Amino acid sequence: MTSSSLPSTAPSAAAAPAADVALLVLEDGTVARGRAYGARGATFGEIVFSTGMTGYQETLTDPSYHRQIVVMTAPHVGNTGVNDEDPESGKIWVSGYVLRDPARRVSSWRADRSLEDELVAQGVVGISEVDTRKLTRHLRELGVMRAGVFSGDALVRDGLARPVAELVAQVQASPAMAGANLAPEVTTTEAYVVEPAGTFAGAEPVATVVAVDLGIKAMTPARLAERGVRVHVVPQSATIDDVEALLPVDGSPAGVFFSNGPGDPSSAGHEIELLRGVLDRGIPFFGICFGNQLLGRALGYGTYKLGYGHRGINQPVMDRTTNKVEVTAHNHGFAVDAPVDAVSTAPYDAERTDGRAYGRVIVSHVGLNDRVVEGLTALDVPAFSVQYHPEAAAGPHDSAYLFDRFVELMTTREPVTVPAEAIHALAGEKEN
Ligand SMILES: NC(=O)CC[C@H](N)C(=O)O
Repeated sequence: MTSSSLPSTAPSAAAAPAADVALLVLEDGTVARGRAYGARGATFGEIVFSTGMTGYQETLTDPSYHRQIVVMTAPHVGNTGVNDEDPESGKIWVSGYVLRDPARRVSSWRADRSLEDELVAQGVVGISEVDTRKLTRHLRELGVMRAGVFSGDALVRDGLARPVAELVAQVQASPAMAGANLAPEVTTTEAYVVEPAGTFAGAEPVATVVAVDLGIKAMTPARLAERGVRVHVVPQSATIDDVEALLPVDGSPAGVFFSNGPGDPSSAGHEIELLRGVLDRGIPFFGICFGNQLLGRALGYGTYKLGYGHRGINQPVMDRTTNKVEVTAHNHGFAVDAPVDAVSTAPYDAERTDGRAYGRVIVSHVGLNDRVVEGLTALDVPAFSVQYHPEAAAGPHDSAYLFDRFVELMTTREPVTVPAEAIHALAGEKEN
Protein backbone atom coordinates (compact mmCIF):
# COMPACT_ATOMS: atom_id res chain seq x y z
CA MET A 1 0.00 0.00 0.00
CA THR A 2 1.30 3.49 -0.79
CA SER A 3 0.39 6.79 0.79
CA SER A 4 -1.54 7.83 -2.34
CA SER A 5 -4.16 5.19 -1.56
CA LEU A 6 -4.71 6.50 1.97
CA PRO A 7 -7.55 8.75 3.09
CA SER A 8 -6.52 12.42 3.30
CA THR A 9 -6.96 12.41 7.10
CA ALA A 10 -3.70 10.46 7.39
CA PRO A 11 -1.33 12.45 5.20
CA SER A 12 1.86 11.18 6.86
CA ALA A 13 0.95 7.50 6.76
CA ALA A 14 3.32 5.45 4.63
CA ALA A 15 3.93 1.83 3.83
CA ALA A 16 5.37 -0.23 6.65
CA PRO A 17 9.18 0.12 6.71
CA ALA A 18 11.48 -2.72 5.73
CA ALA A 19 12.10 -5.25 8.48
CA ASP A 20 15.62 -4.06 9.34
CA VAL A 21 14.85 -0.33 9.58
CA ALA A 22 15.22 1.34 12.97
CA LEU A 23 14.60 4.94 14.04
CA LEU A 24 16.33 6.82 16.81
CA VAL A 25 14.01 9.59 18.00
CA LEU A 26 15.06 12.37 20.38
CA GLU A 27 12.70 14.40 22.51
CA ASP A 28 13.61 17.55 20.55
CA GLY A 29 12.20 15.94 17.40
CA THR A 30 15.55 14.91 15.88
CA VAL A 31 15.26 11.59 14.05
CA ALA A 32 18.07 9.36 12.80
CA ARG A 33 17.34 6.46 10.51
CA GLY A 34 19.48 3.36 10.86
CA ARG A 35 19.44 -0.40 10.85
CA ALA A 36 17.91 -2.51 13.62
CA TYR A 37 20.64 -4.05 15.78
CA GLY A 38 19.92 -6.51 18.59
CA ALA A 39 16.32 -7.05 19.66
CA ARG A 40 13.45 -5.46 17.71
CA GLY A 41 10.89 -3.32 19.49
CA ALA A 42 10.71 0.05 21.26
CA THR A 43 12.88 1.29 24.09
CA PHE A 44 13.21 4.57 25.98
CA GLY A 45 15.84 6.25 28.13
CA GLU A 46 18.15 9.20 28.55
CA ILE A 47 20.50 9.26 25.55
CA VAL A 48 24.16 9.64 26.55
CA PHE A 49 27.44 9.15 24.71
CA SER A 50 30.49 7.21 25.84
CA THR A 51 33.92 7.89 24.38
CA GLY A 52 35.37 4.57 25.58
CA MET A 53 37.22 2.78 22.78
CA THR A 54 37.29 -0.56 24.61
CA GLY A 55 35.23 -2.25 27.28
CA TYR A 56 31.79 -2.25 25.66
CA GLN A 57 30.84 -5.37 27.58
CA GLU A 58 31.62 -3.67 30.90
CA THR A 59 29.66 -0.60 29.78
CA LEU A 60 26.60 -2.61 28.78
CA THR A 61 26.51 -4.49 32.10
CA ASP A 62 27.22 -1.47 34.37
CA PRO A 63 24.03 -0.95 36.43
CA SER A 64 24.72 2.81 36.43
CA TYR A 65 23.44 2.81 32.83
CA HIS A 66 19.98 1.63 33.89
CA ARG A 67 17.39 3.65 31.90
CA GLN A 68 20.02 5.15 29.57
CA ILE A 69 20.45 4.68 25.83
CA VAL A 70 24.20 4.60 25.19
CA VAL A 71 25.78 6.00 22.02
CA MET A 72 29.28 4.72 21.31
CA THR A 73 31.54 7.34 19.74
CA ALA A 74 34.03 4.61 18.81
CA PRO A 75 32.96 3.87 15.22
CA HIS A 76 33.52 0.13 15.20
CA VAL A 77 32.04 -1.96 18.02
CA GLY A 78 31.69 -5.69 18.60
CA ASN A 79 35.02 -6.99 17.31
CA THR A 80 35.73 -9.02 20.42
CA GLY A 81 32.21 -10.37 20.82
CA VAL A 82 30.89 -11.21 24.28
CA ASN A 83 32.32 -13.56 26.89
CA ASP A 84 31.16 -14.84 30.27
CA GLU A 85 34.10 -13.41 32.25
CA ASP A 86 33.89 -9.66 31.70
CA PRO A 87 30.32 -8.64 32.71
CA GLU A 88 30.10 -6.20 35.61
CA SER A 89 26.74 -7.64 36.68
CA GLY A 90 24.30 -10.40 35.82
CA LYS A 91 22.70 -8.63 32.84
CA ILE A 92 22.83 -5.81 30.33
CA TRP A 93 21.44 -2.68 31.93
CA VAL A 94 21.51 -0.10 29.12
CA SER A 95 18.00 0.46 27.83
CA GLY A 96 19.21 0.91 24.24
CA TYR A 97 22.42 0.84 22.21
CA VAL A 98 23.42 3.15 19.35
CA LEU A 99 26.29 2.26 17.02
CA ARG A 100 27.90 3.37 13.80
CA ASP A 101 29.48 0.25 12.37
CA PRO A 102 29.01 -3.07 14.18
CA ALA A 103 31.60 -5.77 13.59
CA ARG A 104 30.33 -8.33 11.12
CA ARG A 105 32.50 -11.05 12.55
CA VAL A 106 33.86 -11.78 16.00
CA SER A 107 37.60 -12.15 16.32
CA SER A 108 38.76 -12.94 19.84
CA TRP A 109 39.74 -16.25 21.37
CA ARG A 110 37.88 -15.15 24.49
CA ALA A 111 34.53 -14.64 22.72
CA ASP A 112 31.64 -17.00 23.51
CA ARG A 113 29.15 -15.35 21.13
CA SER A 114 28.54 -12.17 19.16
CA LEU A 115 27.47 -8.84 20.61
CA GLU A 116 24.32 -8.78 18.50
CA ASP A 117 23.31 -12.30 19.61
CA GLU A 118 23.75 -11.22 23.22
CA LEU A 119 21.58 -8.12 22.73
CA VAL A 120 18.90 -10.29 21.11
CA ALA A 121 19.10 -12.89 23.89
CA GLN A 122 18.68 -10.19 26.53
CA GLY A 123 15.98 -8.30 24.63
CA VAL A 124 18.02 -5.09 24.26
CA VAL A 125 16.91 -2.89 21.36
CA GLY A 126 19.71 -1.22 19.39
CA ILE A 127 20.33 0.68 16.20
CA SER A 128 23.38 0.77 13.92
CA GLU A 129 24.46 2.80 10.87
CA VAL A 130 23.81 6.02 12.82
CA ASP A 131 26.11 9.03 12.28
CA THR A 132 27.29 8.88 15.89
CA ARG A 133 29.67 11.85 15.47
CA LYS A 134 26.85 14.13 14.39
CA LEU A 135 24.63 12.78 17.15
CA THR A 136 27.34 13.30 19.78
CA ARG A 137 27.91 16.89 18.65
CA HIS A 138 24.16 17.46 18.93
CA LEU A 139 24.09 16.11 22.50
CA ARG A 140 27.18 18.11 23.40
CA GLU A 141 25.48 21.30 22.20
CA LEU A 142 22.01 20.70 23.59
CA GLY A 143 22.71 18.35 26.49
CA VAL A 144 21.48 14.83 27.10
CA MET A 145 17.76 14.25 26.69
CA ARG A 146 15.11 11.58 26.47
CA ALA A 147 15.13 9.35 23.43
CA GLY A 148 13.63 6.20 22.00
CA VAL A 149 14.75 3.51 19.55
CA PHE A 150 12.01 1.93 17.45
CA SER A 151 12.22 -1.05 15.12
CA GLY A 152 10.14 -4.00 13.95
CA ASP A 153 6.52 -3.94 15.03
CA ALA A 154 7.06 -0.76 17.07
CA LEU A 155 7.26 1.19 13.78
CA VAL A 156 4.04 -0.20 12.39
CA ARG A 157 0.34 0.17 13.11
CA ASP A 158 -2.40 -1.39 11.02
CA GLY A 159 0.16 -2.30 8.39
CA LEU A 160 1.33 1.31 8.00
CA ALA A 161 4.37 3.22 9.28
CA ARG A 162 3.54 5.09 12.46
CA PRO A 163 3.86 8.87 12.03
CA VAL A 164 7.10 10.28 13.43
CA ALA A 165 5.17 12.86 15.46
CA GLU A 166 3.60 9.99 17.38
CA LEU A 167 7.01 8.49 18.14
CA VAL A 168 8.30 11.87 19.34
CA ALA A 169 5.25 12.22 21.58
CA GLN A 170 5.93 8.78 23.05
CA VAL A 171 9.53 9.81 23.81
CA GLN A 172 8.35 13.04 25.39
CA ALA A 173 5.99 11.06 27.64
CA SER A 174 8.78 8.77 28.92
CA PRO A 175 10.31 9.44 32.36
CA ALA A 176 13.22 11.90 32.70
CA MET A 177 16.48 11.13 34.53
CA ALA A 178 16.38 14.25 36.72
CA GLY A 179 14.72 13.26 39.99
CA ALA A 180 14.83 9.52 39.25
CA ASN A 181 15.46 7.30 42.27
CA LEU A 182 16.83 4.14 40.65
CA ALA A 183 19.15 2.42 43.14
CA PRO A 184 16.26 0.38 44.61
CA GLU A 185 15.64 -1.01 41.09
CA VAL A 186 19.15 -2.37 40.61
CA THR A 187 20.35 -3.35 44.09
CA THR A 188 20.84 -6.96 45.17
CA THR A 189 17.90 -8.48 47.03
CA GLU A 190 20.14 -10.66 49.23
CA ALA A 191 23.40 -9.84 51.00
CA TYR A 192 26.44 -11.85 49.87
CA VAL A 193 30.12 -12.10 50.74
CA VAL A 194 33.20 -11.75 48.54
CA GLU A 195 36.17 -13.35 50.31
CA PRO A 196 39.85 -12.35 50.08
CA ALA A 197 41.23 -13.58 46.76
CA GLY A 198 44.43 -14.02 44.79
CA THR A 199 47.46 -14.17 47.08
CA PHE A 200 45.11 -13.56 50.03
CA ALA A 201 42.77 -16.49 49.23
CA GLY A 202 42.02 -18.48 52.38
CA ALA A 203 43.83 -15.97 54.63
CA GLU A 204 42.35 -14.03 57.53
CA PRO A 205 40.93 -10.81 56.08
CA VAL A 206 43.13 -7.71 56.16
CA ALA A 207 39.93 -5.69 56.69
CA THR A 208 36.15 -6.12 56.56
CA VAL A 209 34.03 -3.87 54.36
CA VAL A 210 30.28 -3.52 54.21
CA ALA A 211 29.57 -2.42 50.63
CA VAL A 212 26.14 -0.90 50.07
CA ASP A 213 24.99 -1.98 46.61
CA LEU A 214 23.45 0.98 44.80
CA GLY A 215 24.27 -0.64 41.45
CA ILE A 216 27.66 -2.12 42.27
CA LYS A 217 29.99 -3.38 39.55
CA ALA A 218 31.53 -6.81 40.14
CA MET A 219 35.03 -5.38 39.80
CA THR A 220 34.72 -3.27 42.94
CA PRO A 221 34.53 -6.08 45.52
CA ALA A 222 37.05 -7.96 43.35
CA ARG A 223 39.59 -5.11 43.66
CA LEU A 224 39.11 -5.07 47.43
CA ALA A 225 39.26 -8.88 47.72
CA GLU A 226 42.59 -8.98 45.89
CA ARG A 227 43.93 -6.68 48.64
CA GLY A 228 42.85 -9.19 51.28
CA VAL A 229 39.55 -7.51 52.16
CA ARG A 230 36.38 -9.45 52.99
CA VAL A 231 33.42 -7.63 51.42
CA HIS A 232 29.84 -8.00 52.62
CA VAL A 233 27.68 -6.64 49.80
CA VAL A 234 24.32 -5.52 51.21
CA PRO A 235 21.10 -4.21 49.66
CA GLN A 236 20.40 -0.49 49.31
CA SER A 237 17.74 -0.80 52.05
CA ALA A 238 20.33 -1.83 54.71
CA THR A 239 20.10 0.10 57.97
CA ILE A 240 22.94 1.25 60.20
CA ASP A 241 22.11 -1.67 62.53
CA ASP A 242 22.42 -4.14 59.62
CA VAL A 243 25.77 -2.60 58.72
CA GLU A 244 27.13 -2.60 62.26
CA ALA A 245 26.07 -6.22 62.75
CA LEU A 246 28.48 -7.23 59.96
CA LEU A 247 31.48 -5.25 61.21
CA PRO A 248 33.96 -6.98 63.53
CA VAL A 249 33.61 -6.15 67.23
CA ASP A 250 37.29 -6.63 68.06
CA GLY A 251 38.39 -3.31 66.54
CA SER A 252 40.16 -4.93 63.59
CA PRO A 253 40.22 -2.84 60.39
CA ALA A 254 36.76 -2.27 58.94
CA GLY A 255 34.85 0.22 56.89
CA VAL A 256 31.79 1.03 54.83
CA PHE A 257 31.68 1.52 51.07
CA PHE A 258 28.95 3.09 48.87
CA SER A 259 28.97 1.98 45.25
CA ASN A 260 28.25 3.55 41.89
CA GLY A 261 24.65 3.50 40.72
CA PRO A 262 22.00 4.93 38.42
CA GLY A 263 19.68 7.87 38.96
CA ASP A 264 19.73 11.35 40.41
CA PRO A 265 21.67 11.67 43.70
CA SER A 266 19.29 14.40 44.88
CA SER A 267 16.56 11.74 45.08
CA ALA A 268 18.41 9.64 47.68
CA GLY A 269 17.00 9.82 51.21
CA HIS A 270 17.55 6.60 53.11
CA GLU A 271 21.16 6.38 51.89
CA ILE A 272 21.98 9.82 53.30
CA GLU A 273 20.64 8.87 56.71
CA LEU A 274 22.66 5.64 56.63
CA LEU A 275 25.83 7.43 55.60
CA ARG A 276 25.45 10.03 58.35
CA GLY A 277 25.11 7.13 60.80
CA VAL A 278 28.41 5.74 59.47
CA LEU A 279 30.20 9.10 59.71
CA ASP A 280 28.82 9.80 63.19
CA ARG A 281 30.28 6.52 64.41
CA GLY A 282 33.70 7.31 62.95
CA ILE A 283 33.55 4.25 60.69
CA PRO A 284 36.01 4.69 57.79
CA PHE A 285 34.14 5.40 54.56
CA PHE A 286 34.95 5.24 50.85
CA GLY A 287 32.53 5.96 48.00
CA ILE A 288 32.71 5.66 44.24
CA CYS A 289 30.66 7.73 41.77
CA PHE A 290 27.08 7.67 43.14
CA GLY A 291 28.84 7.02 46.46
CA ASN A 292 30.83 10.25 46.01
CA GLN A 293 27.66 12.20 45.29
CA LEU A 294 26.05 10.73 48.40
CA LEU A 295 29.06 11.61 50.58
CA GLY A 296 28.70 15.14 49.21
CA ARG A 297 25.04 15.19 50.14
CA ALA A 298 25.62 13.66 53.60
CA LEU A 299 28.14 16.43 54.29
CA GLY A 300 25.49 18.95 53.24
CA TYR A 301 26.54 19.92 49.69
CA GLY A 302 24.12 19.92 46.77
CA THR A 303 24.35 18.06 43.49
CA TYR A 304 23.45 19.21 39.97
CA LYS A 305 22.99 17.76 36.52
CA LEU A 306 25.82 18.24 34.04
CA GLY A 307 24.97 19.23 30.46
CA TYR A 308 26.15 16.01 28.88
CA GLY A 309 28.16 14.30 31.61
CA HIS A 310 31.45 12.42 31.53
CA ARG A 311 31.48 8.93 30.04
CA GLY A 312 34.64 7.34 28.76
CA ILE A 313 38.01 6.01 29.81
CA ASN A 314 40.40 8.87 29.06
CA GLN A 315 39.49 11.65 31.49
CA PRO A 316 42.35 13.48 33.25
CA VAL A 317 41.95 14.07 36.99
CA MET A 318 44.32 15.72 39.48
CA ASP A 319 44.71 14.23 42.95
CA ARG A 320 45.50 17.36 44.95
CA THR A 321 46.76 15.37 47.93
CA THR A 322 49.72 14.19 45.82
CA ASN A 323 49.63 16.64 42.88
CA LYS A 324 49.55 13.68 40.52
CA VAL A 325 47.45 13.56 37.37
CA GLU A 326 45.76 10.28 36.55
CA VAL A 327 43.86 9.19 33.47
CA THR A 328 40.54 7.77 34.61
CA ALA A 329 37.29 6.07 33.61
CA HIS A 330 34.10 8.10 34.09
CA ASN A 331 30.38 7.52 33.92
CA HIS A 332 28.45 10.32 35.52
CA GLY A 333 25.74 12.76 34.55
CA PHE A 334 25.51 14.55 37.90
CA ALA A 335 28.18 16.21 40.04
CA VAL A 336 28.70 17.55 43.57
CA ASP A 337 28.37 21.29 44.06
CA ALA A 338 31.20 22.02 46.51
CA PRO A 339 33.79 24.84 46.52
CA VAL A 340 36.55 23.55 44.24
CA ASP A 341 39.37 25.86 45.30
CA ALA A 342 38.84 26.17 49.03
CA VAL A 343 38.82 24.31 52.29
CA SER A 344 35.13 24.39 53.17
CA THR A 345 33.23 23.34 56.26
CA ALA A 346 30.63 20.62 55.79
CA PRO A 347 27.42 22.65 55.32
CA TYR A 348 25.49 20.04 57.30
CA ASP A 349 27.41 21.04 60.45
CA ALA A 350 25.47 24.31 60.58
CA GLU A 351 22.16 22.42 60.66
CA ARG A 352 23.08 20.19 63.58
CA THR A 353 22.08 20.60 67.16
CA ASP A 354 23.62 17.39 68.50
CA GLY A 355 27.08 18.87 69.07
CA ARG A 356 28.69 16.77 66.35
CA ALA A 357 30.48 18.11 63.29
CA TYR A 358 32.07 16.67 60.18
CA GLY A 359 34.44 19.62 59.93
CA ARG A 360 36.67 20.58 57.03
CA VAL A 361 36.33 19.14 53.54
CA ILE A 362 38.40 19.54 50.39
CA VAL A 363 37.74 18.75 46.76
CA SER A 364 40.68 16.37 46.68
CA HIS A 365 40.21 15.34 43.04
CA VAL A 366 39.36 17.75 40.25
CA GLY A 367 38.55 17.08 36.58
CA LEU A 368 41.11 18.79 34.38
CA ASN A 369 38.82 19.11 31.36
CA ASP A 370 36.18 21.18 33.13
CA ARG A 371 37.15 21.50 36.85
CA VAL A 372 34.17 19.42 37.94
CA VAL A 373 34.39 17.90 41.44
CA GLU A 374 35.91 14.42 40.99
CA GLY A 375 36.60 13.56 44.62
CA LEU A 376 36.02 14.68 48.20
CA THR A 377 38.19 14.16 51.25
CA ALA A 378 37.12 15.00 54.78
CA LEU A 379 39.99 16.36 56.86
CA ASP A 380 38.44 15.68 60.28
CA VAL A 381 36.62 12.36 59.81
CA PRO A 382 37.88 9.21 58.05
CA ALA A 383 35.93 9.54 54.80
CA PHE A 384 36.76 10.13 51.15
CA SER A 385 35.26 9.39 47.77
CA VAL A 386 35.81 9.77 44.04
CA GLN A 387 33.41 10.51 41.21
CA TYR A 388 35.24 8.24 38.78
CA HIS A 389 36.11 4.53 38.62
CA PRO A 390 39.32 3.16 40.17
CA GLU A 391 37.87 -0.33 39.60
CA ALA A 392 37.52 0.30 35.85
CA ALA A 393 37.82 -3.09 34.27
CA ALA A 394 38.66 -1.98 30.77
CA GLY A 395 41.16 0.31 32.50
CA PRO A 396 42.94 2.63 32.86
CA HIS A 397 44.31 1.58 36.22
CA ASP A 398 46.10 4.78 37.29
CA SER A 399 43.71 5.25 40.19
CA ALA A 400 43.90 1.74 41.70
CA TYR A 401 45.87 3.35 44.57
CA LEU A 402 42.54 4.56 45.98
CA PHE A 403 41.75 1.03 47.18
CA ASP A 404 45.07 1.02 49.04
CA ARG A 405 44.13 4.41 50.50
CA PHE A 406 40.88 2.87 51.75
CA VAL A 407 42.70 -0.08 53.34
CA GLU A 408 45.01 2.39 55.09
CA LEU A 409 42.03 4.45 56.25
CA MET A 410 40.48 1.32 57.77
CA THR A 411 43.76 0.39 59.45
CA THR A 412 44.46 3.79 61.03
CA ARG A 413 40.83 4.95 61.46
CA GLU A 414 42.26 8.44 61.05
CA PRO A 415 41.28 10.94 58.33
CA VAL A 416 43.20 10.68 55.04
CA THR A 417 46.67 12.16 55.43
CA VAL A 418 46.72 15.34 53.37
CA PRO A 419 50.04 17.25 53.25
CA ALA A 420 49.87 20.66 54.95
CA GLU A 421 51.04 22.36 51.71
CA ALA A 422 48.01 20.99 49.86
CA ILE A 423 45.65 22.30 52.53
CA HIS A 424 47.37 25.68 52.62
CA ALA A 425 47.25 25.95 48.84
CA LEU A 426 43.50 25.30 48.83
CA ALA A 427 42.91 27.63 51.75
CA GLY A 428 44.70 30.37 49.81
CA GLU A 429 47.33 30.70 52.55
CA LYS A 430 50.92 31.49 51.77
CA GLU A 431 53.65 29.09 52.86
CA ASN A 432 56.25 30.65 55.10
N1 LIG B 1 28.28 5.67 37.71
C1 LIG B 1 27.57 6.27 38.65
O1 LIG B 1 27.60 5.91 39.81
C2 LIG B 1 26.67 7.40 38.18
C3 LIG B 1 26.10 8.22 39.30
C4 LIG B 1 24.90 9.04 38.86
N2 LIG B 1 23.81 8.18 38.48
C5 LIG B 1 25.29 9.97 37.72
O2 LIG B 1 24.90 9.76 36.60
O3 LIG B 1 26.00 10.93 37.94
